[in-house]
Amino acid sequence: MSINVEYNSVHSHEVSFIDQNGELKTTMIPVVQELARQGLMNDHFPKRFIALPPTPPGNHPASIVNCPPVIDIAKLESDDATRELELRRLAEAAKEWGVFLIENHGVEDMVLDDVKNVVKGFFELSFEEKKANVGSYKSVDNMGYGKNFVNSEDQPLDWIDRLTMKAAPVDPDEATNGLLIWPKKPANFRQAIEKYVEKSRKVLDGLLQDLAESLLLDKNAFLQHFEPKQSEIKVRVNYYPPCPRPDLAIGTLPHSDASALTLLLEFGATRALQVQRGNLWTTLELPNDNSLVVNIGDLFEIMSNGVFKSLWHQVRAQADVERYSLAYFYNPPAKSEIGPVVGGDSAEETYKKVVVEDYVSNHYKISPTPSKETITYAKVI
Ligand SMILES: O=C(O)CCC(=O)C(=O)O
Ligand SMILES: [Fe+2]
Repeated sequence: MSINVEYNSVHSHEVSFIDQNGELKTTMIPVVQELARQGLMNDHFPKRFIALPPTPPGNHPASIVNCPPVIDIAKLESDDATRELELRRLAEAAKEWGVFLIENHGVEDMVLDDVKNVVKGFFELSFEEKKANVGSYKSVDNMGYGKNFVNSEDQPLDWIDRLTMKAAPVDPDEATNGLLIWPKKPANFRQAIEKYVEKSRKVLDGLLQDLAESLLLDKNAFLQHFEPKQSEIKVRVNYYPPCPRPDLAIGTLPHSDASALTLLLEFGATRALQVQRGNLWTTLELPNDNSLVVNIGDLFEIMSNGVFKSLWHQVRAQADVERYSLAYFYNPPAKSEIGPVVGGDSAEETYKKVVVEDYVSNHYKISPTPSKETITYAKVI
């Protein structure tokens, strides 16, 4: 079998990056959804998408399937001993796993269903329609349609098509600032996602308070850095088409999120998201379609002085099923400076203060990295 035969020319995304010599480079990345649509032959799998070493048949690398801890938001909102117990479970989940599910979160099924429908609707459009219906950011890295993580021409590419938008803060001059990224089709795309963002923001704010209390800090120790009008919410919608070679390609390359907290909704194929625990990948098994996943990002690792570690995670490509996800990244204001929150049982300072937008832009600039390296930018050496 040859894996070196290149694909026929297909639609491409143009992606710019700064290479190791500091030079601005542009590369064309085939649109994965279009490759999948063309029905690529198994033995013509494009070289640039080979991310995994070939494994001999029957010799699959070890991985465990498990459901992460489930945190009951209703219990956290009660005011009796149930809350104390759930707070301890929350602290343990955030420390031991860096990821947990939330139930009884109060975001109605209807709101989630609307989000799923508009995301599916967007990816069902032809490539030309997608391009014609999304705007472009003039200067912001990794925002927009098809802006993948690229820092060199010879790195493996992930088997994904994605669209990233800024949901907050709302810029009153967004039209003149070139921020009109929201697709015009499906017609209710922005409305459905903004509704979801508004509802789930309350849940995340509550969790920021609970996480502080679980460390015996003042309940606003983290939340006070999330000024309501200036805090940033970025929404990334991901589409993973079926992949002819899931043994060679990867849906999303391993990474940690730059965010403080990430809220993730997946639909379509399950058992694709993997998180690193010890030296092994654990495949997350989510009990139902409307579970929401929360994971710790780099900025929260810094704020918690490493008590909570950001999650190293990846998404496996699937052979016959498509998968969608919506990742919602919650950050303090771009221009603000954050650092370890002192007090409670935080260890001595090992992280320094960083300006949020500088941290995030460095994260994007050096990603993808083979191991968790973006956080070293904030480490006291
Ligand atoms: O699709 C997923 O489950 C995860 C996506 C993800 O990790 C990301 O967009 O940062
Ligand atoms: Fe992620």
